[in-house]
Amino acid sequence: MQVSPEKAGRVVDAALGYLKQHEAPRPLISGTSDLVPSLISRRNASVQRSLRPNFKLRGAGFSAADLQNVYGRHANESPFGVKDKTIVDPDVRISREVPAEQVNVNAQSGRWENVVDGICRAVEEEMTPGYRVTAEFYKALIYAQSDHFRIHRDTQRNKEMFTSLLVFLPTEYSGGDFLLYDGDEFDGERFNNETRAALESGQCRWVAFLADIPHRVMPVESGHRLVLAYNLRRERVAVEPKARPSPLATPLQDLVDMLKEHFQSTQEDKDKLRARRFVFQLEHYYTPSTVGPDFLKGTDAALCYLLTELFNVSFEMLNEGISYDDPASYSLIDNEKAMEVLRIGTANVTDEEKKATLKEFWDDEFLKQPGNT
Ligand SMILES: O=C(O)CCC(=O)C(=O)O
Ligand SMILES: [Fe+2]
Repeated sequence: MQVSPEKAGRVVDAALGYLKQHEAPRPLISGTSDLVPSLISRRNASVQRSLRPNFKLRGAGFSAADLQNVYGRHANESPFGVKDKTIVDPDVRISREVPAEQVNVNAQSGRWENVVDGICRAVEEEMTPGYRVTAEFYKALIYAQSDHFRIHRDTQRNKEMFTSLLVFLPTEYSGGDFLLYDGDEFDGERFNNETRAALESGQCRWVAFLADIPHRVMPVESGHRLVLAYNLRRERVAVEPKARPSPLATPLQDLVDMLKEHFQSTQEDKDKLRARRFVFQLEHYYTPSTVGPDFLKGTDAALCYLLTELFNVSFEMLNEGISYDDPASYSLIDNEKAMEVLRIGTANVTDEEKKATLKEFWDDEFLKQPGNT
């Protein structure tokens, strides 16, 4: 007998919930650092401006006058990325920044690189086992009163980049909460309370999160908010991931049994596509150059690892047809076309070009974007 869509939905949800909670690499981690760096900005080899923490002040604060000076005279307006372009739009983002090439980050009483390396090791262990992670300093950001950054996802500039690391430095400010929209994993109130407590006691606070998780910075109400932004890259080092505990946990065994039942019952199906496939929609975003098993993130990675042992897993783009009453229907987009569709999603293309590529997938009543599968 064929597996009903209701049962399939229930079993898949339970298995994904289990993987997320028990097996999937974490989508974000955070922590604190006692070491506080100085920022020394250089242009043409001469020191231009420095932001040094004053350890005599409570909370190792950076001086408000220095921050204002760098903000007003030495930092550029922050642009943001739209597809492959960057633009400045105060409605979306207001902050100032100093690019990595113009600033050295050093700590007086220790090596700042060691702090960043330690974070990379924690990211390896908790967010992407089997990979080597390295950090690339990207920019220093300064927010003054009413500066903010609306909800966005970070642009993945190359295929190794997968996580963003932000380090909040101990300056005095109010407002400016950082929020991540990742379902239940991120508790915004708790995170921002912990951040305030860390900064007030003179520590840095850091957060590393998968770059495609939507996030925002609420308007700063007073003072200056100082942030170091890094891109984290990863490179696969281990082919064999950790051995899976056996027997399988019930929700995972249920998924395996349900899939076997599906493939058995559809073997004789005249509709070949239906007979050979069971579709899982990926949870995360992937760029044209990051489609495949080596680039999976979070629950997507854990699910692929589970299924690969027992089934033939492939990555294909499908066009999803949704109607109110029936289960969704899918049609395969061939590989060449799929690359084009992915490109349209990440490159800066005109509406006409987009329409020309996507038109064949739109049905008459609803205009839909094909999703990754
Ligand atoms: O300032 C922050 O906390 C976030 C900055 C950010 O999201 C970005 O630069 O993409
Ligand atoms: Fe961001």
